[in-house]
Amino acid sequence: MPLWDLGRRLPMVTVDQQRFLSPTLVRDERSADVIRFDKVSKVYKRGARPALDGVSLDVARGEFVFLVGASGSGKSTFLRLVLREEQATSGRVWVAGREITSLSQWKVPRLRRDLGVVFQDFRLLPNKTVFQNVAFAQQVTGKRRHVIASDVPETLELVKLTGKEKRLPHELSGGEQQRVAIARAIVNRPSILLADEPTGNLDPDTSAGIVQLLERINSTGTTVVMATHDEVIVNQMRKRVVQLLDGHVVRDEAEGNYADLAPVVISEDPTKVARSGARGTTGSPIPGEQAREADA
Ligand SMILES: Nc1ncnc2c1ncn2[C@@H]1O[C@H](COP(=O)(O)OP(=O)(O)OP(=O)(O)O)[C@@H](O)[C@H]1O
Repeated sequence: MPLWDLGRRLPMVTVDQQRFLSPTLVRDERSADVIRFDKVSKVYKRGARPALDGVSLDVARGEFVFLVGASGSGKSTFLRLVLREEQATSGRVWVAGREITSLSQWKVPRLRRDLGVVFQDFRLLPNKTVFQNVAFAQQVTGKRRHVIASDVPETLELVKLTGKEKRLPHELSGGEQQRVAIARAIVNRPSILLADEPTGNLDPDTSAGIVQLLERINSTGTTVVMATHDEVIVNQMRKRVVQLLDGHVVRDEAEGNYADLAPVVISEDPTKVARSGARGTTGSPIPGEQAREADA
């Protein structure tokens, strides 16, 4: 089956059919949210301000979510907790149908097979060709040679790099290098793609192309969570926007802007923060004096 015809939204299955599906597929079918944070806090150093402070957030299968907020607001920490590069200090985290808060270390590689990651600085292997960089992601998960021979060209075609398979990273433009990184992130067909400032090193036109590619990947059913400072892109895309401020979720809008102009409504209940047009899926407490826009 072609890679991008696969579709990740499984049809509803009967109990009888479930017996013939792998436990992974059955588990995923039952879970609408692919990422769930329940009152999650992360303190890196004892006594330091929490990088995340009581964050509750659900991301549904197939969503495209922008994480925005000033530098140091906790965006990368959120992504690192999803990847289990860091562990929550308190609260619970579910990813791709599993609770990962207390997941044994030896199960983390299996979790990461459901996750693709893209970074601002591309992180390609400098001495490997485009093909080898993408193939490497399959080799480490034990994919057979014939699978790699078919999946890598198909993925390179999707990211529009056909014909550049033999180039080394330094022979590519920044945008092309990021396309290789994206190909590497998706070649194993993860259900979730995390992108931490993927356009941070790129010019506006190239950035727009990268985000269009992420949108295309999202349209095949892959959930995309992208941390960004790119105001133009967020305002153009009109996707869900979650804004962090000092480790708190202060805004969660279905078709949001980069900078929210709506006034903050602080309810009598200190556990609730709302803005006009907010999705209302979060109830992270923030102190009243912190109810300001970091990036306004
Ligand atoms: N490994 C670490 N050890 C100690 N403190 C850390 C560590 N990583 C992040 N922090 C702190 O946690 C807070 C949140 O950082 P984080 O990197 O998540 O923010 P961010 O929103 O991604 O910022 P940026 O937009 O600059 O990437 C900051 O105060 C930061 O200094």
